Amino acid sequence: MPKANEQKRRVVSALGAVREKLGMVLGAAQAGRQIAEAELARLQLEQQVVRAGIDAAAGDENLAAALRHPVMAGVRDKLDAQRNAFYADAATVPARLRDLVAQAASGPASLPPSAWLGRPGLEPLTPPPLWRIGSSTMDNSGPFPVVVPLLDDSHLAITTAPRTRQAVESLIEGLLLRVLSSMELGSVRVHLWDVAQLTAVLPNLYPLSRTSAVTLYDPDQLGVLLDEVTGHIRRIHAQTMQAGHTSLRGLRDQLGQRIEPWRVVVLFGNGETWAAEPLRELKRIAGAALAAGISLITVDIPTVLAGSFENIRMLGEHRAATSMTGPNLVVDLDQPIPSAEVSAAASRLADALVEKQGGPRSFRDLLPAELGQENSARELRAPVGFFEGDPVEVVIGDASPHALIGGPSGSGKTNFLYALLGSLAARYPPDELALYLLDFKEGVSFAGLAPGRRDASWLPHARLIGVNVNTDREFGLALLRFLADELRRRSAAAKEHEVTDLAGLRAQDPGGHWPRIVAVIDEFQYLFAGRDGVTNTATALLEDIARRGRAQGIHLILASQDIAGIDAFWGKPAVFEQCTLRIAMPKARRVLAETNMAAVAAPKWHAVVNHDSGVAHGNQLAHVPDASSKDIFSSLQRELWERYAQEHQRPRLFDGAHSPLLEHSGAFTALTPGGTPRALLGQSIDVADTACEVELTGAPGRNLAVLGTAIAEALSIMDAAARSLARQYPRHEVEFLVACLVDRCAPAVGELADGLEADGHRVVRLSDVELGEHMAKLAEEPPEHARILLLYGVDGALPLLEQKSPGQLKSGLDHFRLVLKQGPGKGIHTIGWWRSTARLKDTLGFAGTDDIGAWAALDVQGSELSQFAAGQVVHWSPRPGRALFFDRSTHVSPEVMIPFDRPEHPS
Ligand SMILES: Nc1ncnc2c1ncn2[C@@H]1O[C@H](COP(=O)(O)OP(=O)(O)OP(=O)(O)O)[C@@H](O)[C@H]1O
Repeated sequence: MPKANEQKRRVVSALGAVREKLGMVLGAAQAGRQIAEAELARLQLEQQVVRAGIDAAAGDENLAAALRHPVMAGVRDKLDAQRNAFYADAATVPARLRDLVAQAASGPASLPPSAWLGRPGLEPLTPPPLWRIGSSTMDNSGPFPVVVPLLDDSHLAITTAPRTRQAVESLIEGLLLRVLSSMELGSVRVHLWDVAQLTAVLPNLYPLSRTSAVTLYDPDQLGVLLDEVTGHIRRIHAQTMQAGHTSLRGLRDQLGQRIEPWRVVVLFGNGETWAAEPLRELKRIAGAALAAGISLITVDIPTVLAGSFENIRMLGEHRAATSMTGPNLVVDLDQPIPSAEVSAAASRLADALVEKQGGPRSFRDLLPAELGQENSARELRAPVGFFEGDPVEVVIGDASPHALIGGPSGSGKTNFLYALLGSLAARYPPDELALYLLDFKEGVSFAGLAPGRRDASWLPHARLIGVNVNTDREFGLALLRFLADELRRRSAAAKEHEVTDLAGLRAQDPGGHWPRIVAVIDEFQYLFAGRDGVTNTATALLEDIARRGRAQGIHLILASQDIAGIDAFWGKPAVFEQCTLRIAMPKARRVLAETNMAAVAAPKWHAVVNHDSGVAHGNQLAHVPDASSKDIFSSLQRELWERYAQEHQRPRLFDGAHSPLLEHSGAFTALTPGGTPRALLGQSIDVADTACEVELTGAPGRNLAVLGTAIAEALSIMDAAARSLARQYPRHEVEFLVACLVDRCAPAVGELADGLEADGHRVVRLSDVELGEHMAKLAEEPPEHARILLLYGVDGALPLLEQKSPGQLKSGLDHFRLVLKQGPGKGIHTIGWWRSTARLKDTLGFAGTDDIGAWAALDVQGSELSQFAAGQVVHWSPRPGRALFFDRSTHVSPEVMIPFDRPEHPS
């Protein structure tokens, strides 16, 4: 069986080879394992040695023996090498820290107090990021400074240990003094509250509490403090977000200007957790405060708060652990500055601050270095006063489109308006800002802004100035109508350019003229002074403008004596609510929110400026400089006038106390012969300078009746009609038939007739007896030329006119009626004055009311006028110097008119 043997041998050999291979593999695995086990043992030993410390390990018998074992050779050397490298590096840390701190926390932020104590800081914009509190040591490479971040960057939470309260106070005092001596005077405000201290928190800083730099709060004023801080955060947040920033620091960096101070709020607790409500508010504050430049320093408030916090845990009177240095290093706190020195330094800082803030600032301080540099596309922004030396601004824009100003008589409202208008006009050129100014008070508050007899200059931004409009509520209405029309015009333009607001419109239509419009209405409550159509229309228009004006750059500033003004808003909450900017003069009531008492406490010549609908957190107290005494505003006005008057029209002045002269009326001077004659009757109460006029066409009814017994006004209207018509006819082409049935008026009428004659017109003077006969001629004869009948007190002729001469079928009155009916078609127009509506009715007979197409009523009650106004209800309370004018061919309803001033000429 040689073959079988051979096979077996081969199998055995193969198995042998497999065994050999297996043995080799197993051997290698064994060796590898031994190596790994040795390495593990070395590492474990390393770990033990590191845990124990290299030097301590040398003294530990077991460890020392293990290290001597030949297998462990190298462990000791490796650890020694590592330790040396680490210490070589660590030795440079203190030096590096010292350099870093010297750079980042330069000056009073880190230098010893002797270098700066009592000296006010100078840095206006960029606070040091770190502030020194003490030092620490790692080894014998020397101590290094320990610093904490604060303003803009971090809050601080301090935890005391037994008997360390004094040390904590010193720590905070030192820190605050470093801040106050680094940052520009007045740029940091400190608020101090202590749960248990009634008298003084950080008493050494007390001297500063007479300035704005330090404010103290009683234990029970925690709510007040938290509300105040919340208010600052809200206001600053709104301001920064609007400018497209997330933090005050961002906005400040962009503007290169500080708009709000930094605030440090120090809260001393007692280790107990706060009640739920204040705690919630504190948590909210902690989360949002840093972005508003507000830092908290809490002491023994055990709750973990949001926001970036650094911790200082007191270990003893001079020692602490901090989150900056970690748990293993002990910080030696800087030597406290002796109380007397802190107190003296606080006094010196307070003195310097008071001196810097100086006495009251002047109107000039409100003005910019260079006039007219601002652009109003986004908003209007101007300082109106100062608080502790810092300017307080008013912003009129998206968030605060309209303003309500209130204060009792004499509290400085008018002065405030002057300060505001001056500050705005100095910043924005007239192409950026147009002013419409209306004062319902008796007096001349805005009159100085229009050209006057003594001063020819005017405020180039003013488009309209209305003074003494207290009885002319219609003028207020005219302004509101004008603004509503402008609103529509702007909306349409915005739509056309596919934009939604003024900024968009101006961007899309750079060539257009789209200034922001500010309409000031002083004593605006007069608009609502009656239960009548004016009030209803004014309310509707105001609501419309208040709601939609924001987007189109049309802003209202409504001023009033507080209560009266607010009461006027009853039933019109829309306007009130849109006035998010509230200005309360001292003692003003109800302008601010109900619980906001700031105005009660406001000193004289101050105003509480509030952009948050009067809620307390929006309060900004401002001293308003004198802007209204002689020469103050007018010197700015002159500068602006010299600069801009060339390219801008003078404002229209409407003075309710002075009726204009016919000769000064643009409508009168523009009249020339030719065209359809128009009789001017008086001045229209409108934003534009226009006259009330009646066109004397050939259509039926083109006659005018003046109604009432008020002689001066009646004479004025008749006079203006005659003289304006006379200007439109060439010589000899018109005949004036003049009859005066009122003896007292004879001189005036005679004078008019003489004047017409002197101008080359035909004049026929008729007595009452001749009137009837003449009417018959006019009624029956064909026309030769245009005729104007000027009949004064025509009702006085009625008895005579009614008489029929024997044998005649028609009376003078019948002929007169015919003249009224058919005259206009033949160029004969009657301008007659009836002293009562009943007499007019008698004159016209049953069917004749249509023959009087236009009338001007004086002391006649509205109810009597309906019959001549197509039966509509006529609201009219007669008042001196005014007439109600209605022309059926042009009016929907009657309008109030001012008869021209007709100076009495002594005859
Ligand atoms: N900030 C101020 N500094 C100095 N004087 C001021 C100041 N504000 C107002 N005055 C003066 O006080 C007086 C009254 O001020 P103002 O006319 O502004 O008050 P008002 O509230 O408008 O009163 P009224 O409603 O009766 O017109 C004026 O003589 C004015 O010059």
